[in-house]
Amino acid sequence: MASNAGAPARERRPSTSAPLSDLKGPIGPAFTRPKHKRTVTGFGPSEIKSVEASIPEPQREAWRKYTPKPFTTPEEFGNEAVRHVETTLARSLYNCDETAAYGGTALAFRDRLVLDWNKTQQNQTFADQKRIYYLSLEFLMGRALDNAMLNVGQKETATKGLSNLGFRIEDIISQEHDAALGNGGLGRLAACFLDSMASLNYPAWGYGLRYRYGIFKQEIIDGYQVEVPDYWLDFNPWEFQRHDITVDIQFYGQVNRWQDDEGKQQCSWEGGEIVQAVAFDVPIPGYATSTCNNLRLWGSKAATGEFDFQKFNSGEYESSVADQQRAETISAVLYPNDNLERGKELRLKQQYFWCAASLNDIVRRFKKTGRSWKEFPNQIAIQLNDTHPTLAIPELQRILVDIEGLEWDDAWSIVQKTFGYTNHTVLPEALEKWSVPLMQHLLPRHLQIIYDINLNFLQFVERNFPKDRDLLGRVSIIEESTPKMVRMAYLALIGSHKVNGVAELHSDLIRTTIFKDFVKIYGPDKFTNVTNGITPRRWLHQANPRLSELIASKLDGFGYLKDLTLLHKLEAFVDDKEFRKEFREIKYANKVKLAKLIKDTTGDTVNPASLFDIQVKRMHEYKRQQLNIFGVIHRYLKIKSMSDEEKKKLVPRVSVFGGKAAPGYWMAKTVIHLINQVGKVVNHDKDVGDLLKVIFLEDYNVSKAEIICPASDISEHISTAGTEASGTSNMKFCLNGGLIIGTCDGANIEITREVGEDNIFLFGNLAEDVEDLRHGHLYSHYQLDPDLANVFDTIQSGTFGDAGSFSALVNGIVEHGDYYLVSDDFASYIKTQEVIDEAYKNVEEWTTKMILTVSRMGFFSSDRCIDEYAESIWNVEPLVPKDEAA
Ligand SMILES: Cc1ncc(COP(=O)(O)O)c(C=O)c1O
Repeated sequence: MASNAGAPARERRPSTSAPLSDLKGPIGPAFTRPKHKRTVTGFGPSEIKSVEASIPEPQREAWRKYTPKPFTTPEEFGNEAVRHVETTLARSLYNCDETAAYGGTALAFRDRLVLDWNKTQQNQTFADQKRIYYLSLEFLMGRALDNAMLNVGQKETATKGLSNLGFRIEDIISQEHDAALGNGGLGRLAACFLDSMASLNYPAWGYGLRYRYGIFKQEIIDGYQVEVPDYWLDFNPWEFQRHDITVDIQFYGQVNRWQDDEGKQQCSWEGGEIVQAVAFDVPIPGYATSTCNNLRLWGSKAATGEFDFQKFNSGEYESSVADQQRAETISAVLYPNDNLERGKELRLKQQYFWCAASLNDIVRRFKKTGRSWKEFPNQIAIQLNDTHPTLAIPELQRILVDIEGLEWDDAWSIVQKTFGYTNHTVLPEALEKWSVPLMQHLLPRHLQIIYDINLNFLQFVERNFPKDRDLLGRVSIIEESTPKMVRMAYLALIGSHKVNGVAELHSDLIRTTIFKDFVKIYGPDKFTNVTNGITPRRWLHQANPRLSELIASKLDGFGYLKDLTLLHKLEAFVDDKEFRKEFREIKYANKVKLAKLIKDTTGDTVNPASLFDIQVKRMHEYKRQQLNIFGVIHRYLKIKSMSDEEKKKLVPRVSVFGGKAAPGYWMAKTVIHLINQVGKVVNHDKDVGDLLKVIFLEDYNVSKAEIICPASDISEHISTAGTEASGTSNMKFCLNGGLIIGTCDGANIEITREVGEDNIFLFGNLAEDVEDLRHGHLYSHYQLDPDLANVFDTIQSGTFGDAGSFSALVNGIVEHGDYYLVSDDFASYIKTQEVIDEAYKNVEEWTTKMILTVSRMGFFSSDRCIDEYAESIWNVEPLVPKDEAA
């Protein structure tokens, strides 16, 4: 048996407040329940059953009687909400403002969820079947209350109850802070997946970090982005701190190696620093089911106690809390970078802290079932959302070999069968690498394990491809640079049994570019595609209730929210006059709502009858907001040169932008500044009037997206071909009857296949041509598009303020190779925008396009994704609550 000295896993014993799945004692002496004294020290499935059986019937009956019943009427809901306002929040009628009413409402719903949550966790423990663990460093959850109301089917009840108390439900919902624990698509995908896994009754847990500050709040001051902290935890009724579920996590230190009496190599990781991980649990309710899964977020705390009393007593007040502060820093901030890897030590610490705590938790739960290690992959599927959790691979290997004493090869076989890895990008700057010296310093034992994994892998490659010496260098986990680097994507790939991309084009690209050599080594079957999806509950039913109602009225109810493919039946109503009229009215009403948000936040008035053209997403050069704003300037110049007669024929347009730039991403911030400067000029130009408005909506987040997505006529998904892995907002806009202007990139391609080429506006160069075009820019004479040159002249003339502010943006295209092919795609972009202007004038045709688009979006449900993952990667079955089984 290997020594476990220095093992970071010094867990505390769970007690009553843990969910039942955690209340399973260690494998060991059988649990005997002392008469009349109930001590809850932890149970396995059989122990829970025997304890329950041993409780006398009268006590069981009393328990059942006293168990709170979920509210079902406005009065019962009102009772619960007021009780919480009075007793939990200590407020009363005279000082119950909207914030307090939100608190009471949220707590009433939380109580409801907890009853389902406890039951679900108990059922999953009893069933003892394979579970999914979804490891994601980001969960962009947004608000929880509206989602909880709709998923448990009690929004009407709450609406009436709140109205009796004098509150409007919309006002109450809007009191909630977004849980913005993510940057963009990757984090929101994780949130949609949690919703789908619960709705489809999969036994699944999410594991993440409980950042004290989510992504920063964005303010626009004088046209510039300013970042301010997001204090989202000020009041968060949705989490439960599990004081008793803690894991000690080790960093730094050194590794001792020796041979035991049998000559076997042993290893121990000693010394260093210990930080404590504390569990915070968030209930994840499924839609129209009582399944309520768990999201466990880890917070960090000093392992040594609150602060150093010795120092405090001797007057060193500040350093007495220093340990505490240093430890808490680990879970303090979400790194605000999207598709950029920066290699900071704190980030690596975050990754290990979260992976080690989660793995410890998963292993502990598994050990309580008493199964043999061989069965680990039959009971547990762990999905890595991008490379951020890759350290879970060497961590599991370490636990199995160093602590549990398994042979290396047996352990490695378990590891590979357990993990699946989702790749989210082929952008070189986003592929994670960690320097070997940093890893050596922070995680010395893990580095050794990574080297051993690499050695075994390279020996395997050498045996199979003896003549290809270069191959070894290309596929090695260690990059032979100065300093040497650990390539996390390779480690993730080698340690997983399946690797998937997130849209067909992207999955093809990873097979033919970054992982080409690995396809040769492992064969094609290791690689698969799962095209991303979105939850229709949040992105249609919650965000666009009127459209959801209208669809339900045509499809015999809301069943389509659980089987989105039923939407195809809407096509039968495409010629139904009443339906078409109502569809248009709903779109218009959603635009009115967005116009109000614009007015409230920017002060600008926009006409809802205009064509709403929207681009909201993280600000990044590859997403090409610069192409959009250059197009807007081109439009502005055209309007300025038009006669009054020509102007009358033009469709008025509102160009809406939104999105955050990473604080250190200067070029993305320059684009935000340019958009605001253009808006300042255009929106006040009398020659233009309503024909063009340019809006930058600050602080784009999930709750704003819920207002924005239903209000678009056109949304822009215009990344340079081959750069956007999937995109998911494209699906959200289409599901709400917005059409797309887009490149042949990411999921746009599959959206086109589903909705038909007539219902999407594609433009631009194809991914296969990008490399040649880039090469051409560098080595042959570079010809700028003439319309774009005109736009640049206008910028450089100072029309939009100091031209110097934008010179790097312009020069990046004119002089430095135009890496993102803005000029190459400009003409076709402008032409396509003109096609859109014409198409929009034909109201009837446009209506047909909208309806057909919605009715053909069935494929893009995240439920479909989860079923695909479950079948082709996880091999997990749903666990339907007994009373819901068909
Ligand atoms: C707040 C937020 N940010 C980013 C995204 C991802 O957008 P995209 O797929 O356009 O990159 C979404 C998707 O809905 C979102 O809600």
